Amino acid sequence: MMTGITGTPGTGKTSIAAELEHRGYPVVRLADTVRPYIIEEDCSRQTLVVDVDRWVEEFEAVDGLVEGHLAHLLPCDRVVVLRCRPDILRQRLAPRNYPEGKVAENVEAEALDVILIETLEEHPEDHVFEIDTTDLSVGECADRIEQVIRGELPPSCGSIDWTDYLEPGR
Ligand SMILES: Nc1ncnc2c1ncn2[C@@H]1O[C@H](COP(=O)(O)OP(=O)(O)O)[C@@H](O)[C@H]1O
Repeated sequence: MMTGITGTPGTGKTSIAAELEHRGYPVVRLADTVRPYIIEEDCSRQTLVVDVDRWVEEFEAVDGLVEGHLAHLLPCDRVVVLRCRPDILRQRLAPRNYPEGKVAENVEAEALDVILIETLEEHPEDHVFEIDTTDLSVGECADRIEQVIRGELPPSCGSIDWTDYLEPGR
């Protein structure tokens, strides 16, 4: 079973996947597989432009977890979409020293459900598990994903509405 863990940057993919790896689950990180597919580096946005189609095409399926903001584009058996309330996401991104434009872009993407919408374009609703990390610890989020893996948590998506957190002026 391949389980994708996706979400806007700052929602907690890396931290939660590290916790799950610590608990014994095999984890593949987007960051470790994407290098050969980088087309260019957009320095102004501190962003790597990746040949996503080729990355998806050549990705070897794993029996375990795939973590990264493109994981939902893979043919996963189920996808966990991590969410974080936009004002808290902004706080989580602050230590990264991203340019303000990049922070605002991510906060807006989270408020507009961009990753969830992309996920639902690729996967049926009953394969999708949205987890709001805002008020949970990393360990509690890992617990939820373990429940997903064990089939103890029903699929869920679409109950989050963060349009009130859209930042003015954008
Ligand atoms: N419930 C939570 N789940 C995941 N990360 C959390 C949580 N609460 C706070 N954080 C913090 O938010 C940040 C998330 O960063 P990271 O794991 O790198 O996210 P991503 O890989 O999605 O960019 C970390 O500093 C982490 O400690």
